[in-house]
Order: sequence, then structure tokens, then C-alpha cells
Amino acid sequence: MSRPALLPLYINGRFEEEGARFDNISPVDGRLLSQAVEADAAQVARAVQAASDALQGPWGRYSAPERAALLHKVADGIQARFDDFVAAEVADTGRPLHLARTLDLPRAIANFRTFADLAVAQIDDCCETPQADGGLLFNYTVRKPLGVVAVIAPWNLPLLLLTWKLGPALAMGNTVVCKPSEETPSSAALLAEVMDKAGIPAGVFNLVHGFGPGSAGEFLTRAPQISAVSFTGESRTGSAIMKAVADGVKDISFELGGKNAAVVFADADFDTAVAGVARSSFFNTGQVCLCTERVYVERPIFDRFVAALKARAEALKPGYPDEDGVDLGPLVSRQHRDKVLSYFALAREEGAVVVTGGETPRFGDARDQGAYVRPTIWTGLPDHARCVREEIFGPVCHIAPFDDEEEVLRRVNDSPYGLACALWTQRLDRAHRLARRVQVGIVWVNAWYARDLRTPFGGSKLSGLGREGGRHSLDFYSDISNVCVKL
Ligand SMILES: O=C(O)C(=O)/C=C/C=C/O
Repeated sequence: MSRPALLPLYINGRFEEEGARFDNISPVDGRLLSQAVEADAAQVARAVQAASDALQGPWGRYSAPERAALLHKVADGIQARFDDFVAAEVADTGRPLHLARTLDLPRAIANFRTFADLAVAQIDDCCETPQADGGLLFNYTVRKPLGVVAVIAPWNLPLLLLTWKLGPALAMGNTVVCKPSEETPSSAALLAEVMDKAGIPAGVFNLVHGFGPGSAGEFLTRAPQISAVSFTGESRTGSAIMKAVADGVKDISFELGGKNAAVVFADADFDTAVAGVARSSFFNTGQVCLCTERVYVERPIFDRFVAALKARAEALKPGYPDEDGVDLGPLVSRQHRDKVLSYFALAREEGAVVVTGGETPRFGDARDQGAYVRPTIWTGLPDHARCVREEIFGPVCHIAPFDDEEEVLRRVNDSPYGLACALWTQRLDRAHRLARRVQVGIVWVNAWYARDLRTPFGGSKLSGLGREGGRHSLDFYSDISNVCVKL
């Protein structure tokens, strides 16, 4: 068998193939796709040092317009290799081709272009303070880069989330060391090629592959020259990173887990709400931190809604990424599927009524070696059941009836997480009233995962720390000073 393709590191403007290797396995059929170089402590240290040195090089003297021009060139480079990036993302995640083409790639390009333009348009504060002696104080804000930013991206939206952080981090003059998830290294490796070709100066963008504890992730977050960490992933990993950077009091921006609720009132547009909840529960095979795993439906329409959502779930087609009409790819790995299947078993132990799903599909072909599960709906569990409280991160939701606003608000907020919530109602007075009282970072009304990149994005409670998006990203990726001049 020919040797599998090798995904290199990218350190200080050079691709590096030396080092241990780990397998990149297809979640569609379990075959070996490629291998990636696992960066050791010395290679991570060199990447961080290169990023630190690059701050003192030409990049440190670039103006915002000059950085923006380069980021637009990176976006152009992604556009020029659109199909290669789609192929990489689809290979690693098994997602349907149309999802990579309509979400992941357009967003990666938008992430660079949006923050390039926002950085150039950014206007900072100043103010004058009259003094009792008739003098005047003139205050103005100075915005500098934080320094070296560690970017640790997850496997569920690999390129989208890597570039969501990279765009503003670079636009604000930082240098970065990125570690994509070990589950999905391919699109990040392609991005390094695009960065290299676009002429990003050596050391400004560095890419290390590997795992978390005892591997590249830990080496990176513990590096003394790191000024900040931007991480999207599980809450417990976020907590471990916080511990790793605590002694150095580093800046952190975390977008972590969720146990997001959808609330459907009897006055909602029924078909729109059914379609919306089916999409928010099963989108990307339920592997989005914003996905719905708790559905609350006002009692008068509960039975009808359950039947309609069941029909939607059963109409979803799991299959190969390039199959016509395929809606559902596999979970990202057999290991993650085992976690989701353990909740399928737990739900039965906790007494759930399985409305649909709860098992793996049988294809009778190579896909049986993949990581597919059926979209699943439960009902009948108490609010304190583990399947109603713990993040599962699969195509699954629990649906329960409610009788009034105060009750459903209490139940929605009764969660250690606080990321997102979708409200389905045509009474917008009620929507606005509830939106202010739901303890989450992101509320959608009669919509889900509709995004404006200028808005604040992030979670409360265990769902994260800080907000990125628009000026919130510019602020996080800047070291802001105030200068006060006595006139
Ligand atoms: O859409 C975004 O900008 C974003 O950050 C999505 C995060 C999803 C996490 O699972």
C-alpha cells in the first residue's frame, strides 16, 4: 500500500515533516485518509518562539490596511482552492458536500474579509476633561496587538472556527500558533499552504498538529511567550486550559459546551417551528455547540409537534457526503459515536420514551465501519435526568411539554450551561420579554444559527468566557491603553 499522505507542521515559514505521526481516519468508512505530524515540545517551542520573534520583524510594522490587504489575499487564496478545502473538510468530518460548500467555506472566506475590513474601519475613543484650574486633559485610546495568540480549534466546524479566531487575531497585528483538532487536521494544513503563498511573513502564522494533554495542545498553552488563548471546545478542556495559563494570567476567550433549549409556543408558525427545531437538533449531525438538545413545547400542540418532529427526523437521509439528498453525515469518530451511543443506552435506563432513533443505521456496506447514528428524539424524562442536563453533542433531543412562560423560563435556565436558545412564537412582545431573561449568550427568535459576524458571540456559565464577533473580537485581540495628556 502506498504511504498515506502526510500533513506537515508549518513553523517559521517552513513545512516540517519530522516527528511522530498519527493517523487521520475517515468517519465515513473507517479507512486511513492520511497521517499528520504530531508536534513535540521542542517543535511547539520553536513555533511559539518564531511567533514571538515575528512581532519584532516586518509584521510588527505593518499598518492595519497592510495587514487587511494580506488577509484579503488569504481569502482570495481559499476561494481559489475552494474545492480542495471542501474535499479536505468532507474527508475529515464526513459532512455532506453541500454543507461544506454552503457553510464552512463561505464562512472561512468571510471570517478573513470581515475582520480585515473591521480592523481598518476601527475608530477608537478619545475625550477631553476640563480641569478646575482651567486646564484640559486629553485622553485617547491606543490599541496594540496582544502578542502571540494560541488558537485551539475544535473538530466540529474545523475551518470555520479556526478562521473565526485567526481573522481578527491577525487583523489586529498579533502572531499566532494554531493547533487544529487531531480529528480534523486536513483543512488547517491546506490553510498553511494558502498563507505561505499569500506572503504572510515567516513566523506570523504557525501550525502544529497534535493532541491535548501531554501533546501539542498542552505544550502550546503552557508556553511562557503566549499572551492569550482562544479556544472552542468542551467545557472541561476549557477548564484545563484555564489552569495552564492561570500562573501567567493570560487573556482567554472560550466558547465551550452547551445544552441548548428550543421553546415552541402554541402560537408559533407550526411548520416553520418544526423545520427550525429539526434543523437546530440535527444540523451537522448535532455537532454544533449551538445545537438544540432540549425542546420545550407548549402543551396544546405537544402531541402534534412530537409527531411532526419525528417525521422530520425519520425523513433525514444519512449517507455518503457526495450522495444526492444526503442530510446527515457520520459523527466525527467511532470514539465520539461511542459517547453518543452511551447516552442512547443511558436514556433507556433513565426511562426515556424513544420517539425515534436510538441506534446505528445498517448500511450493509463500508459505511458500517463509519460513525453513523440515527437522529434520535426522546420524551418522558424528568428535567434532572442526565440526558436532559449533560451535553451529548449528537443528533438527539429530548422534548417535553410546558404550560406557561414562567415555568418554561425556569426550566430553560435550570442548566449549568448558557450558550444559546431558540424561541418560536409569533408574539414578539413575549419573545423580547423572554429573550432578556434567558441566561444564555445567544438568543434566536423564529430562527437558528443565523449569523451576523459583527454581533457578540459566546456563552454564559459553563458555556464560556468572553465574547468574540465584531468589535468584541477587535477588543479581545488588542492590548488597549489609555493616554492622558495635560494641555
Ligand atoms: O458561527 C460562528 O461564528 C461560531 O463561532 C460557531 C460556533 C459553533 C460551535 O460549535
